[in-house]
Amino acid sequence: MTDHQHSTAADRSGADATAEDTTAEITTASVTTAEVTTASAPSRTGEGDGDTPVVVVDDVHHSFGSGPQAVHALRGVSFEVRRGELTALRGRSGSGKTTLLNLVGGLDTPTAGRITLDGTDLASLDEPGLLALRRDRIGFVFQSFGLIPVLTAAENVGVPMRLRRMPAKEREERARTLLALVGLADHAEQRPGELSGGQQQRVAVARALANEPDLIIADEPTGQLDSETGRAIMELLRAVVRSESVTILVATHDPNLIELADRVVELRDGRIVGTDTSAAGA
Ligand SMILES: Nc1ncnc2c1ncn2[C@@H]1O[C@H](COP(=O)(O)OP(=O)(O)OP(=O)(O)O)[C@@H](O)[C@H]1O
Repeated sequence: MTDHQHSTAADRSGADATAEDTTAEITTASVTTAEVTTASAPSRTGEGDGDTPVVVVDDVHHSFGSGPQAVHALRGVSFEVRRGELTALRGRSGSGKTTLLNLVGGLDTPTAGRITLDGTDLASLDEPGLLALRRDRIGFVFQSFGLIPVLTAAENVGVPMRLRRMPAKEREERARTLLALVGLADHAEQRPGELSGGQQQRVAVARALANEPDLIIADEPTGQLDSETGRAIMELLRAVVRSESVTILVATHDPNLIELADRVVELRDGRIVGTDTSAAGA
């Protein structure tokens, strides 16, 4: 993912920030609070039906720019993300993984085609509706962790719950429960700078789970970690799929991580060239 894309996704999700972005991030979060509390997420039409896919991507095209200079990042992509599964999106750099994740996460709008999340057509939502969807129904995990440096681990996990105006006591209890779930019970009061990369990504996973999302979207979550720590993060994601009944869509081009997925969708030059369900998690 390029830097310009990353900041766009970060600004719009309100979940990702680098050290330099802190002030902007907090400002974004404040603005977002005002905006999103006026909107409610659309109802979950598919919830409870184990056979209904959480995500349906139907003949999606996406281009950047127009005319002869246009970059056709996605060229007719169709696939489903099944409930309770860990789906890996695999492909070389530039194959369109981040573009696709941004569209599924409601961070960008496809040039053509349809994306539904739990039965809701994303095209039917206005900006407040998309904000509410991202706040209430999707958890985001980024390569760069995206924690707010001045907040403790527990406070970082609490951010999505604050945006939902969850009462402080309830929020703090849930943040501690989630930190324990990711193996960081003893690190709740530490700030990101006092944690290793792997621990920071665990905090980010706990934060992504905060609002009991239907879907977690993870873009190269192990990209900044050594292979052993990266593997541990993937195993954590694998574990929360089971224990929290969450669905995960993760982009990676790390072949070592693919084996933990239930389903692998292979993207090449903006097209799906294969879907494999023979991975170990299946
Ligand atoms: N904002 C943008 N403007 C113009 N072109 C873009 C933009 N974002 C992505 N692209 C182009 O779209 C194509 C797909 O990019 P994308 O970032 O989705 O690939 P990726 O598979 O996620 O790559 P990586 O693994 O390096 O993150 C690439 O050709 C890229 O250069």
